[in-house]
Amino acid sequence: MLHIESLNQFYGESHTLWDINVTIPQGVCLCLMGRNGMGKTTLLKTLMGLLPAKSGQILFEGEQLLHYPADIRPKLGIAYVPQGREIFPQLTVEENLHIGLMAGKEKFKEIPEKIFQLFPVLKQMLKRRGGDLSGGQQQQLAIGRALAFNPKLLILDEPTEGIQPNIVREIGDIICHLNQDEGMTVLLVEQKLPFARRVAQEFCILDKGRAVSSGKMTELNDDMIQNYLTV
Ligand SMILES: Nc1ncnc2c1ncn2[C@@H]1O[C@H](COP(=O)(O)OP(=O)(O)OP(=O)(O)O)[C@@H](O)[C@H]1O
Repeated sequence: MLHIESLNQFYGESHTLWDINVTIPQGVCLCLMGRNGMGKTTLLKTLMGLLPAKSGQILFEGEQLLHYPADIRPKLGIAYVPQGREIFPQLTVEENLHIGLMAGKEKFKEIPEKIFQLFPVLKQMLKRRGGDLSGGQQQQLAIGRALAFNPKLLILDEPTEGIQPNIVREIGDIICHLNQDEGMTVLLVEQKLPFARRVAQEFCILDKGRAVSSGKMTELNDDMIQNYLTV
């Protein structure tokens, strides 16, 4: 479904991503792993068209994404939950969800009931301002907003960062449900190993901007963890 090939990215003179190759088959949840500063967020932002690539290819269902401006991704069915959530704090929960709704291809008028089945708390808080929600609720809102247009590919950047354990568990349940029961393809950046092992079937490790190891999650061994993941 998603095929990243020989991708190179620079911040000015600084070469950040080096010849990255990653493939995510339809229906798979892949976890992008690596220590801080290794290029995970840069890869997601490049994929989303928020940073320019120097060279390479990003193919989504055969279409070359690098030719398109950022706002085409949702219309193709790609949803992105950035690191730090980036909800609109001054807008209500309902308004935040409507913004997600409008990003997609079809102009749904109603927020799908499914969003409230996944996150009942959002229904209770529809009229509250996003900024008044707890961190965990804001993350649920950010995921709900991303799901509002019924994407094919869901991209999440560290969805459990700074969130209390019970909401981390709920978010894990929801990712597993979307991926395993509904067949949604998921690309996840996650540093918490137990969470990554629980939700993802495949992994790719970035180290200093290079994809150094990838495979089935069951093949992630102690040497890889020691060399590339433990701090
Ligand atoms: N806007 C920027 N300008 C210049 N360099 C940047 C910028 N953003 C990130 N970098 C650098 O690019 C490298 C990769 O950063 P990136 O944020 O992609 O890593 P990461 O793996 O997502 O880390 P983290 O887990 O801390 O989010 C780092 O060396 C970082 O300092």
